[in-house]
Amino acid sequence: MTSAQIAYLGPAGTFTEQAARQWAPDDAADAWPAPSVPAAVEALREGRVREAVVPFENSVEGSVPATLQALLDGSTDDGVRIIGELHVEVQFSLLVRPGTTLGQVRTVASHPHAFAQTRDWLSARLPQAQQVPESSTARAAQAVAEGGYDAAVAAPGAATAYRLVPAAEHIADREGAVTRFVVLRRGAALPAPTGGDRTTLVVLIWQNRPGALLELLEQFATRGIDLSRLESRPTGEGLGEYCFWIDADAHLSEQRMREALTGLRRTCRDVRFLGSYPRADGRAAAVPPHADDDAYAEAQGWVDRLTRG
Ligand SMILES: O=C(O)C(=O)C[C@]1(C(=O)O)C=C[C@@H](O)C=C1
Repeated sequence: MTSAQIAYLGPAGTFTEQAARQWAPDDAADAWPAPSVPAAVEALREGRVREAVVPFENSVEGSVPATLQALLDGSTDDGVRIIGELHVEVQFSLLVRPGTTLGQVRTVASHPHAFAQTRDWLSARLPQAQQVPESSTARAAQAVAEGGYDAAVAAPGAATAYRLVPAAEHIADREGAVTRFVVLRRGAALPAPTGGDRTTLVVLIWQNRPGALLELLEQFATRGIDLSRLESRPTGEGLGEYCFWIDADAHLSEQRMREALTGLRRTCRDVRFLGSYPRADGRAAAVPPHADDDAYAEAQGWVDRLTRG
């Protein structure tokens, strides 16, 4: 693989490819189907691709651990930032080689997130089938085409890519599930604020101190910043050691966000800034009057005048 524009979790036919096409329709022909999320992020770090599109979280199954881990695995500031996000509605089919019937399926392959979203259907319709995790839904479909498994839980579109046919369609346990993908760049300029932005952070607090999490949250609450996601994840350093993944509905260029970050930096063990970028749904942030840039400027001016006497 040399100097593709954009890396995505491959092979062709993944939901991530759909997200990459949505993000950069003109670069689709020059996209690199990475074998894993860490491989896509690594290619970006090494400058072999300009951008990487990776799955971040799903409305049913939650965050994608491989992505969170890959983002944390870099050095403290490797310059990799989220510059955008996309939502893709996910639908699943059970894909088989032509001629295979549902009754003949003994092995089913898929991505663990796809299994989690079709659990009820699989246990009702294929209770005896062995479920085998693969690196992506499309990799599972490819392996079925190669004769490795009898069926794959995959995107309907993967059937064409691998000459498979659906033995069943619309097999998700919940209709309307959505996966959120993020677009990563290295050394990118901060995307301009739009009024409907997100900032993604990973924060390590000083453990074993009462109120430490409350203090972290206060940094946002007192500055009128809404949090749309807060998730604790193990740091790997030992049981009970967690970091917090935070999506805050504000942009780094806003004073309220800058002050919240300043507060986190002063009071927490470590803060990783992963980017400020426009929300996929375009929803504008509700900024309380006491927290907008004018309010900060007015208050700062008052303090300055007091200082001057
Ligand atoms: O395997 C794929 O097709 C992917 O793009 C990965 C992924 C995920 O990581 O959640 C994306 C969307 C679906 O939720 C299932 C799998």
